[in-house]
Amino acid sequence: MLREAVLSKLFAQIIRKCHGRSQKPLYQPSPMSLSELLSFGQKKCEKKSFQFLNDEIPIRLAHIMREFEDLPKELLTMKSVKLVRSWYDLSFKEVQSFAEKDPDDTKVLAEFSVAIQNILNRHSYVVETMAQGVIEMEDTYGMDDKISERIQYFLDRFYMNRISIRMLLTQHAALFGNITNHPRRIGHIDPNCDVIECVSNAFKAARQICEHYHMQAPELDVITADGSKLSNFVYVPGHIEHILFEVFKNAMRAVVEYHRDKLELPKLQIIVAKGKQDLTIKLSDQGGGVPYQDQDKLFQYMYSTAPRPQYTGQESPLAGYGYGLPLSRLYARYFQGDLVVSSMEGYGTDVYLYLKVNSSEANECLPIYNTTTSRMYEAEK
Ligand SMILES: CS(=O)(=O)N1CCC(Oc2ccc(-c3c(C(=O)NC[C@H]4CC[C@H](C(=O)O)CC4)noc3-c3cc(Cl)c(O)cc3O)cc2)CC1
Repeated sequence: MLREAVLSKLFAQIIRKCHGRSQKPLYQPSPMSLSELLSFGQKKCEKKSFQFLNDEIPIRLAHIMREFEDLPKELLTMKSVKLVRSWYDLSFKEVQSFAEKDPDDTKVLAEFSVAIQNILNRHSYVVETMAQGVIEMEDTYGMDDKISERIQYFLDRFYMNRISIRMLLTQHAALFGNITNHPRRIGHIDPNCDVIECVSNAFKAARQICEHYHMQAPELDVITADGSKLSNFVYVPGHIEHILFEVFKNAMRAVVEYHRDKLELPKLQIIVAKGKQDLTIKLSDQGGGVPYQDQDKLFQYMYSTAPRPQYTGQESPLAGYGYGLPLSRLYARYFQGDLVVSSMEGYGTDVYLYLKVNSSEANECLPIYNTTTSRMYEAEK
């Protein structure tokens, strides 16, 4: 009952309007820095992790569940969106069932780990199912710029919320579950993340797809800027590889298509530079580039659904029809970094991945639902 009370009180706090003054909600998510997540994991206290997640996960779920309610009604009535909301409702209730349980009881901790794995599994296909819901809405009601903007705003916040919840849950599962981890890593965090290894892993994965479908793929040159000491960099290798895999796919697709009738493809180039604040990975290609006026489209969820591929079986699997670039930018922004595309039509494209060098500055970027948020959905109703 407590969690129900928390949720209704949270909603009341969140949406309370006091004579135009917005009351700071009592239950705000608590962003963690990479440094805090690392030291929390190094202490390896399952009880403390259970207690933190028991408080934090319902709050992060509640904030995004409340934001769902502001979505265009047309979208909310779609079967796939209703299915995603039912997953969130169920997962919220599952976590709240541990609210009053004893953190000193090892049986409770074991049950909690099972519940976490169930939640992670249940939400495995949220991205694809939401994409299906957007397509269902477009097919039923059509699409206009206003709805498209509101969906873009929501999905950026929805997927950032999902990234943050999965980060906390997979950390707990990796630290306290029976998963054998990479020897050096604390959960999914590497205190000495090898960026060049991440580049190599992502490049090989993208090249394999490219060669399988196009029978060829561009090679890669990797340069480390003078004076860049890449050691002791704390990060989540999986996030870097996810981002680089997407941008390598886009670069390879552009190069192969732009030079389709040539025997030799121009190489891709990676430059890695580490300064006092940023570790930057720049990927450059000679794939012909994107017109300036089209560059924003690359980050639009609707772009990857609007010009929907006529699946003739001819479509290159390098085509990022899975929200690759917008999601990659969210992963980069999650720990205060960014992903920037700079293209020269007629020549090629540079992509900059900015990552925070100082793990205590790499704070989670969390969407918080408040009256400002709700006004974003009311605008131009
Ligand atoms: C939302 S998503 O993540 O799912 N996803 C985003 C990605 C998109 O696929 C791609 C891939 C490559 C390119 C591309 C071209 C190119 O193709 N130019 C020629 C057309 C430029 C547009 C033009 C038009 O927009 O109509 C019609 C010609 N040139 O340079 C790049 C390029 C892009 C990125 Cl982002 C990069 O990192 C590196 C690159 O070299 C465009 C689109 C699927 C959807």
